[in-house]
Amino acid sequence: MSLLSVRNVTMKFGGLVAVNDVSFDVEKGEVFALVGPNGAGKSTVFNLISRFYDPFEGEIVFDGENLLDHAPSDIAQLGIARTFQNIELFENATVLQNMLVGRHTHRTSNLLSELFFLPSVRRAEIAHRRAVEDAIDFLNLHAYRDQLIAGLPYGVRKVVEMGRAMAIGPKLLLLDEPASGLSMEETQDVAFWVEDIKKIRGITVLMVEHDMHLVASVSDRVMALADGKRLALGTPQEVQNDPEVIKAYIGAPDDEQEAA
Ligand SMILES: Nc1ncnc2c1ncn2[C@@H]1O[C@H](COP(=O)(O)OP(=O)(O)OP(=O)(O)O)[C@@H](O)[C@H]1O
Repeated sequence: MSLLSVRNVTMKFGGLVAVNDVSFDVEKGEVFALVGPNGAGKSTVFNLISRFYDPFEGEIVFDGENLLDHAPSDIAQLGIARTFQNIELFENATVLQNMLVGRHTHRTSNLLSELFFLPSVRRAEIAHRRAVEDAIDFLNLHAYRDQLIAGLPYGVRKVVEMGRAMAIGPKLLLLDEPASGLSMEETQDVAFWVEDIKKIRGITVLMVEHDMHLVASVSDRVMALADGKRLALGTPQEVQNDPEVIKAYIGAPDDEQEAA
């Protein structure tokens, strides 16, 4: 059984069909990339999986659960964590505090037990700390642990966001443009992290990314979208060489355009 199964999903904003009858499966342990020109529908697919939107039609099954039966607040508990295209961290909190906030999506205690700091609450706090320290270790963020986000370079913030998502302990990590705004060197680092996340942690990764070098170097499979429709799905090489994909990126050859 696939870890994630997106079946015939359609999303409309008024008259605009942002995602048009799209289906794909993500297998356990793979890195799966969504690519396509601006406005292709990639972020909308992410937002559907994160339950920010209800699809107009279709089904999304994650780890045997019908995601559409769940509220957005259940997503982390089910095992899905995500990063955002425009980093969403608390500027005036430290790296550690930001990562702990991410962990608290796992909070199961009630206000009363927290007020009295009962043993169950204490145990949960220890587990949160451990998971966060583990993510800090894994992503080599020690040097920034107690620094405020506001003072950190953009590239480090991107890694912190990844760490916050990882600390949740997800089965599926959704990375929204992990290389956007990064230098070539920083993008190379992202490639290493993504590979380690997959190989060492065994976390399945679904990412939206424009940088085709990064996509080709880390992805097992790629799906290309254009105008909300699925154009191609296969290995990075298969998708890059697909005539429909080439056409969507660089436009139809002159003669076809003239004939159209
Ligand atoms: N909340 C919204 N309300 C109205 N239209 C939207 C909304 N979100 C997306 N769209 C439209 O849906 C289409 C797909 O947008 P989407 O952001 O999913 O594309 P994308 O492939 O992620 O693009 P980019 O690479 O530029 O981020 C676009 O035409 C966009 O303008």
